[in-house]
Amino acid sequence: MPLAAATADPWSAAARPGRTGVPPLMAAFVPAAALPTRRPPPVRAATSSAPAGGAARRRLPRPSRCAAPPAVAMTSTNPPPSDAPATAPAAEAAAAPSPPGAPAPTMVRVRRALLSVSDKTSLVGMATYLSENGVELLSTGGTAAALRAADLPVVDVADYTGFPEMLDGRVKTLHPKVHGGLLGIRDSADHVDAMAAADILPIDLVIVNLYPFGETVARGAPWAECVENVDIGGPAMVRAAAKNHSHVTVVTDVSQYAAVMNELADNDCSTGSRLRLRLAAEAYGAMAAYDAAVARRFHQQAGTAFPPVVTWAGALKQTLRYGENPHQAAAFYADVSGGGGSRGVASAEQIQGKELSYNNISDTDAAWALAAEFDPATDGPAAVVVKHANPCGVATGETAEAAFTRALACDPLSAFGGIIALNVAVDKAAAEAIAGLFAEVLIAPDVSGAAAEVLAKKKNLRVLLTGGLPPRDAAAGLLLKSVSGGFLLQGADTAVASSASVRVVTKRAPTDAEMRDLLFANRIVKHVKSNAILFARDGRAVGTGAGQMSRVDAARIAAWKAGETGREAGEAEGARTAGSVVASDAFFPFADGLVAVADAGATAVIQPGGSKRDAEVIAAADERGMAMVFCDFRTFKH
Ligand SMILES: NC(=O)c1ncn([C@@H]2O[C@H](COP(=O)(O)O)[C@@H](O)[C@H]2O)c1NC=O
Repeated sequence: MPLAAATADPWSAAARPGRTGVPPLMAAFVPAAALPTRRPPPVRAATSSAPAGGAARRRLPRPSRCAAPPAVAMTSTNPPPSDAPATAPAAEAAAAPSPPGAPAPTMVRVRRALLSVSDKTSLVGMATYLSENGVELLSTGGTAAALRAADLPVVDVADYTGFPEMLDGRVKTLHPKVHGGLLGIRDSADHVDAMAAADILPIDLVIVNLYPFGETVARGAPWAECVENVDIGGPAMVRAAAKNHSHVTVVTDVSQYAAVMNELADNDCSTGSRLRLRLAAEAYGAMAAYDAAVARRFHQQAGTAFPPVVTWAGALKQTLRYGENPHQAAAFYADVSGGGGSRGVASAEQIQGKELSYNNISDTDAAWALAAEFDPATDGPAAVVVKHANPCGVATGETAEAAFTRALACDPLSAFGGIIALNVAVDKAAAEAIAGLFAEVLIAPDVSGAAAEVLAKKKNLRVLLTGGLPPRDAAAGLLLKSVSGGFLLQGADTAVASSASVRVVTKRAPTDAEMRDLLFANRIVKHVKSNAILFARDGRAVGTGAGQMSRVDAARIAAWKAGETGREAGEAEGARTAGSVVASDAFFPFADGLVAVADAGATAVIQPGGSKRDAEVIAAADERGMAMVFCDFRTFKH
């Protein structure tokens, strides 16, 4: 079906402003003062079925009488990529009340829409709604085919421009008749003249989502396929429409469909300036996120670790009640630029419990990172309890329940109100053990059905499921930390010691059992805030000194804490640390720290080495018959 010819179109020479007055359809382009100035009502949930079919150019009903728009799934897969949460930013925004004293929105009538989408979720529902309310549909190849299959009248962009889609789809919409229709200023006589002279029709609504670049990269597609999935025409249209938001509405995500349909339904097929501006802002954000993902992959291909300009993009996952403290505002974003990795806190599914808080998320991340250190295939089940970002319980065990029970026994006092992480699925026995502790969050790859029933009784316990462990590869992403006026980037700390990699520096070498515990302790201590000293024994942490300004204090606190906890558990004095091993996150600058752990009963130590006084420290260990190994890497955590 050809688009209405320019002479028959409201945008004909006869209808140009400043020439013949304002024709009926030009009402869409006159200032708000000339239009009914009702505020856009809040967005309603889209619940009912599609409006009954009817004449193609039937007007949108008035809000008081109109049927609600059809239900539209509020999810999208493109963009953001698969790990990112689906959000409904525009819907939320439109639902927000206008600030007091805000001017009434300027309304723009939608008569022609261009639809070009890779993610065709809810496309037919949205297009049907537009078509049934008299909006002309203009569309690209695959999108037009989908609309035609649904018996919707649609004009191919190629027919409108007179140019076929070419170069394997690299050129479809990159044409002045498209971009002129998006960028022309409707109340500029010069623009109107130029458009009419070139047979350019105004496009009032653009619905575009982009080639799934993030998903293509995430599934490890070859480089050439990644490049082919860089969308060019889509972003060009989105940017043009967003720039011209005074006249054009731009939709870049399926989650925005409901808000736009509600707006149209409530405003006689017009959109208000407030929604258009918000959608334009979201469009630029979406394009920036897309470009960030493209730049990241291109830099990876070019081998650039730290590019001259780095871009990072996040998709709002949830606003939080407050930040680290109640007087700090906060929100939680998922990384959608390809740097966030997978199977982490941001992509986990919360299956029960209250809303996560800022500190919950931060502590859960710490707990999950430590639990994920342990590979179920080689280490067996492992459980972690975290408080204030430091582990207060870590253990492996034959079963998930055993690992948790042993982890809890490390420091039951501190574990109260903690965050629990497991590296294996939670079964019923583990769930029953966990249910005995007051905890804020449980994070695990999965839960069994029976475990879910047990946990459901703990209504306040937030349960997060990650669907598995993060991949164990070196490309674990970058860590970002903000500083005043900037941010620091570094690679994730993936260093792991093995019995083959460590160097025995004392006269006595560790026994096999000591070596196992040394390597276990070394993997934990890198998750403890510096200065960190950790006692461990039999696959369990038994005493931790965290976040101290001097290493000797960390050693003394770790020993004291182990003693206190043992005493409270009714154990013999010093039983926990007798025969234990110790990991230090950095070298001992003096022998005093080593002497402190030896006095507590530790028999073996793992540390990076590298102190000017290594010789003194080694001598102190030898004097006490201790075994000490150097792992040659430091694991500070600040
Ligand atoms: N090259 C172009 O002119 C162009 N114009 C629109 N696209 C994209 O093509 C996709 C839709 O294609 P189709 O309608 O054929 O399924 C959309 O994701 C849209 O962003 C283009 N493709 C890539 O750049």
